[in-house]
Amino acid sequence: MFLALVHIYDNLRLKYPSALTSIEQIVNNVKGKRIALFLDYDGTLSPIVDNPDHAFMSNAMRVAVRNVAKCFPTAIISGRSRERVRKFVGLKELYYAGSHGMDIMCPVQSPAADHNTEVPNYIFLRNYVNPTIFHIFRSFKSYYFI
Ligand SMILES: O=P(O)(O)OC[C@H]1O[C@H](O[C@H]2O[C@H](CO)[C@@H](O)[C@H](O)[C@H]2O)[C@H](O)[C@@H](O)[C@@H]1O
Repeated sequence: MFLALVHIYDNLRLKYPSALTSIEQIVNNVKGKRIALFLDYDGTLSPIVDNPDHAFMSNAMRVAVRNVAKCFPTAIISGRSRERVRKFVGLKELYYAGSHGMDIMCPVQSPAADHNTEVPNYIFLRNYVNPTIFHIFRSFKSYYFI
């Protein structure tokens, strides 16, 4: 079992090499393109710990995220509630998507010069997905959820 997992991991690393060893290739690929950064929270910005309420990110990580957000629009996407993950990260200049992207919030003030103030996904969620989910739940009124 362990060897099989190691094999799967090695294959994944071949298919998706570390960004740190591919910087030159990344720089070439993004020439002439706008960059946006999407980051996960648990296990990416914070370590995985037993108690989810104790999954704090370090200050060094917070400074790194703040600095990168000065250059590119930066978003945190999490399975957690948006408010919860925003509290953990504590940076006003980011986009936050909680509940696996169902709840999106724009930064109060965008620090990167070329930030696009309009978030089409947000508008899509507000105008289409939310009413659709509401409609689906209404039609399930007589069902029990377990
Ligand atoms: O999308 P993410 O930001 O990665 O959130 C996914 C889940 O993260 C949290 O659970 C995970 O991290 C916990 C703290 O380190 C750990 O105890 C747990 O085993 C992990 O699954 C969070 O508690 C969940 O609500 C998120 O869905």
